[in-house]
Amino acid sequence: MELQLALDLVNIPEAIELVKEVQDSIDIVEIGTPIINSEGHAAVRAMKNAYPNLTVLADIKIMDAAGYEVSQASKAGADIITILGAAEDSSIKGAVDEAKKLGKKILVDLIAVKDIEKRAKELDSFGVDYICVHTGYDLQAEGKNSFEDLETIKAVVKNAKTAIAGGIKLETLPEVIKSQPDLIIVGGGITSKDNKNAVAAEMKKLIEESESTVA
Ligand SMILES: O=C(CO)[C@H](O)[C@H](O)COP(=O)(O)O
Repeated sequence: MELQLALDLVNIPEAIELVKEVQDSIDIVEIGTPIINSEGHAAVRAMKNAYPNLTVLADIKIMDAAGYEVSQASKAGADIITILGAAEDSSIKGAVDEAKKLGKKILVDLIAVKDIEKRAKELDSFGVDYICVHTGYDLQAEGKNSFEDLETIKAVVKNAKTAIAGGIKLETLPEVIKSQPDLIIVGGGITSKDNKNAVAAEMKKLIEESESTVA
């Protein structure tokens, strides 16, 4: 199980500073959609330049022109690039083909997909690397989460890695860990805390402990 830190509500210098604090506790750093929307791929480039050994995910939530979008994010230094599960099958396949050519990975975000089980099966057959259940900020505000959806995709996804995002906190992490996703994505659960490194380190510890129990 890997831990991904999502950076959403910061600018480029703040993002780089924040990662300095928590880099030993995380496996992947995500340049979130809000940063990319306001600062563009410069944010991805700056993060990769600052931490060349860290896996960088560009959360660009592709919906169209997928091959081209993947090539641009890859050029900026992204190792993993996101596409929406609601995109056309041809877009998903285009993203996968381009990523394979460039040695990158594709994470599909199931945000707003209604039939999670059916779409996850289809996506799995297209050769994507990660399939992620995600409760976005707007549904988090209504008290929703993706814990049940994670169980649903775990039951049908056979090839891709499974991931979960959306409002995960230190207090709710044990429930997520129970379902054993391959990737756990946490934003505000770390970035909103005063001692970010202590929270990230505790999360990493809980993940590692659960793995030694399973093994
Ligand atoms: O993709 C996102 C929003 O669309 C966020 O990066 C993701 O939801 C993780 O952040 P948080 O833990 O704060 O919900």
